Amino acid sequence: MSTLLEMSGVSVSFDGFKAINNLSFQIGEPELRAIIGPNGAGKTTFMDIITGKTKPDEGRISWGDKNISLLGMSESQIAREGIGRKFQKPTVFEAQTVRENLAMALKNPRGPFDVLLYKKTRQGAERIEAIAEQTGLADVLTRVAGELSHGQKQWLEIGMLLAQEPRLLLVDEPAAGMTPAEREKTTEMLVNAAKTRAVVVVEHDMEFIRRLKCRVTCLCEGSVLAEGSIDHVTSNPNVIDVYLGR
Ligand SMILES: Nc1ncnc2c1ncn2[C@@H]1O[C@H](COP(=O)(O)OP(=O)(O)OP(=O)(O)O)[C@@H](O)[C@H]1O
Repeated sequence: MSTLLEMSGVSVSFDGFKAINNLSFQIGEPELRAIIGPNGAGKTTFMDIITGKTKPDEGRISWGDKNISLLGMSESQIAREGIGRKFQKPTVFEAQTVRENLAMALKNPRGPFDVLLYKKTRQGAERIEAIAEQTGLADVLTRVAGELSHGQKQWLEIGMLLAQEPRLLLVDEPAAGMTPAEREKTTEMLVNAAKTRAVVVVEHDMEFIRRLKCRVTCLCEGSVLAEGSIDHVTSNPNVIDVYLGR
């Protein structure tokens, strides 16, 4: 596993308040990583920094095999580098079918003029089928997205992100509002997605985190409080104090 993204000494302040404080973080490729931490720990800001939405005041972020810096890049350049983000609320095209949603998201292999053609090719159709299979949507490809359950919409959005073949996928609270069965399927989906790429999951549901069977990073006051296996992190007295409770 080689390092895909490395953040070092990153800080960001909002009106004098340090939301991220000298944060260092590394993720490999492939790797699945869970991020936990109390409200206000800096989890959202951490993702905003990676995607270029928030620019840090200090620190470095290097990316990929050539260790290029993400700091001078715009949000769209960072997305083109292969960093995808799933927000908590699904944002699928409700009036389009599942197939159409996935087709729109398919990575354009050449230039903007080839994209329409590509979608109609057999290769494109096969990719859509494969992603639908991977995200448990194979039986609902012809359904209008607006009719899907909350869980299915979340999976469709994960599928749309996978269609863009990200090297790093950031996922914010995927289990929120899901039924236990949907949560289990989501776990499986993220574990599979992380076999070929880096996936960062921010989640409060500790049962969900435990099932991911991955390295866990606990953030607190904008820094890493503890990192390691779920058992290592959840037995750390500081993590118990600030997050898990006694
Ligand atoms: N744009 C902003 N302006 C001012 N303060 C901000 C801004 N964004 C975040 N903060 C503050 O920075 C801190 C970290 O916030 P952040 O949303 O990253 O935490 P979080 O770990 O994602 O919390 P939660 O679990 O509640 O989503 C909080 O105290 C928050 O109020």
